[in-house]
Amino acid sequence: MLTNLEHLGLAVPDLAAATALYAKLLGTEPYKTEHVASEAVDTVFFQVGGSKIELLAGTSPESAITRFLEKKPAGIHHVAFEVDDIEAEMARLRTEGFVLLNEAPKRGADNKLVCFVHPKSAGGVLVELCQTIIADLTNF
Ligand SMILES: C[C@@H](C(=O)O)C(=O)SCCNC(=O)CCNC(=O)[C@H](O)C(C)(C)COP(=O)(O)OP(=O)(O)OC[C@H]1O[C@@H](n2cnc3c(N)ncnc32)[C@H](O)[C@@H]1OP(=O)(O)O
Ligand SMILES: [Co+2]
Repeated sequence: MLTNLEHLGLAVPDLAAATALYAKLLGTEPYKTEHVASEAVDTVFFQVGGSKIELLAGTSPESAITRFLEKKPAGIHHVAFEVDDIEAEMARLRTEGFVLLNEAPKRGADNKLVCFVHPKSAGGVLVELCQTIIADLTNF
């Protein structure tokens, strides 16, 4: 089940400038910055009520963000939904004919397992599913 609009991912060419702009716009400082090597992105997160803004800058020419900004202006890159069971949602979306961009959930930013849905199968919008990783406390 989709339970929340988890974040909006915004592609930006200059992370420092965009962070200053969004801090002013939202009237709050970011709560987290994180480099996600597997996606070749640097991220900055702002909390907005029950949802978040994720600023993304590419860190390599192959990064999805760098490629996106070669073709399109800075702005909304993806819409991310929180899910309670990512494997179940992936199976449901496959059955509905959506094209998933990863076979299995992978580690995203901010303590999430994520999966992307191809924009060509989702009305031109890149969709991300996110499930919060529950810490394994069995060793404590
Ligand atoms: C860390 C994290 C997190 O929250 O945890 C993140 O969000 S990481 C966020 C960054 N990571 C990702 O986005 C991973 C998933 N994305 C991808 O695998 C890729 O970016 C694809 C979406 C498959 C596009 O890659 P590809 O190499 O095919 O790019 P391409 O430039 O040839 O684009 C193919 C077609 O898709 C369109 N296209 C590309 N990116 C798009 C986007 N974000 N929204 C809507 N359409 C998009 C292009 O305009 C093009 O359309 P035309 O054919 O009409 O010209
Ligand atoms: Co994201």
